[in-house]
Amino acid sequence: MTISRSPTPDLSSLTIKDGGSADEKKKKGEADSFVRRDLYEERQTLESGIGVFATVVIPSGTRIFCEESVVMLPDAAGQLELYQAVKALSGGKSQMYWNLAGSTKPSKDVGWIDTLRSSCEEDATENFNTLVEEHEQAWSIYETNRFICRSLDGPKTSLGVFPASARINHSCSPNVFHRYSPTIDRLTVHALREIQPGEELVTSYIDICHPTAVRRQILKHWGFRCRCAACDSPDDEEDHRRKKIEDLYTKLKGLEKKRASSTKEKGYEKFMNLVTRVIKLLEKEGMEESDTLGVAYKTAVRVGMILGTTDRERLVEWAEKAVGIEAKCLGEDSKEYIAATRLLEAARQSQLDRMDETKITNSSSLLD
Ligand SMILES: C[S@@+](CC[C@H](N)C(=O)[O-])C[C@H]1O[C@@H](n2cnc3c(N)ncnc32)[C@H](O)[C@@H]1O
Repeated sequence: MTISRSPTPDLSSLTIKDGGSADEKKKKGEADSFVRRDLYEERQTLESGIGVFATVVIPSGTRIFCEESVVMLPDAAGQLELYQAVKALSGGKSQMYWNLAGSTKPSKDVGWIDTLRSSCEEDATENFNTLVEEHEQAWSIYETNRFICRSLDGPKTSLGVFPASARINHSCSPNVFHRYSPTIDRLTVHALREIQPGEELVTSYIDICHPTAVRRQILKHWGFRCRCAACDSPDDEEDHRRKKIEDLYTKLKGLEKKRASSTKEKGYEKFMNLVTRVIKLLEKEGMEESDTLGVAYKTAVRVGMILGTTDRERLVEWAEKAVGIEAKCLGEDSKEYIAATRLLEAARQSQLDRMDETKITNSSSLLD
């Protein structure tokens, strides 16, 4: 399998935020921010607001967005914290924020309004209503456009708004992949396959392993019904496979929890069995492009090595596939890619060790 590399474009004229020279940034361990406006344009669509459309052929693996957030808050933050953060934005960023789409309904929880009232002057009733509306609009924009941002070293999550990437609409059969990269503190968006001029760039806002009914339910948060091929003409077999993948993942998570809390090394065969089934189903489902399959390959290689699986060639093949997927979906500066390359090295080494073992066994039997 060939390992796809993200092309390294000339970004000099495309940087949208300049926080110092490239050398200074390297020293601080930061990446340049860029948005490849030479590859796409924003256009009004008939049914899904503004969308992002390719203007040229975009090769698979291209990093199209590498964007800093304008707002990033802990996931427990509410309307009041958000409003303060938005109010603190400088002119250009503030305009970018308020120009974004807001399509979620106002929250039923109104406790924050009482808190806001108690901090306001008594005779400011008229202004107060406007203030509440502004808070609601800021919150709706936040809920419509925020992406999950996981920290490097643990379960801590924040939610960030990245104004250029926020224009990308959803599809359950996406052609780009987005994820916040904590190593570079940017949201990256990569092409999952070659994209043709005129094609809309679409990402999945949700886990694409969910069956159609579940996807529909979750997408209600954004106030639309997805019209992609998988949603418009759901195929029972495909739904059954996605449901199976979801169930297997739930079982795997359960097993992992048990294993992590136990001192005994057990359950690995069961783990391997489950993850091999997940890989087969994902491959059958045509999800070779998804990071989900990359995670499954990496898990299988780790468990295979712990078990001392004799088929080392297969472990190397899976690790190579994981490296290819992570390079394409997340880029070579991502922690996922680095983990996959380390795993590949280990798998190759264990394959060599295995060859040595075979040689020794063969020669021993000859001497005997
Ligand atoms: C993150 S924004 C995407 C950009 C947005 N279309 C705009 O005009 O700025 C998410 C919102 O876009 C719309 N949207 C995204 N994907 C859609 C889809 N597949 N069908 C219909 N509307 C969609 C929904 O209103 C959703 O709440």
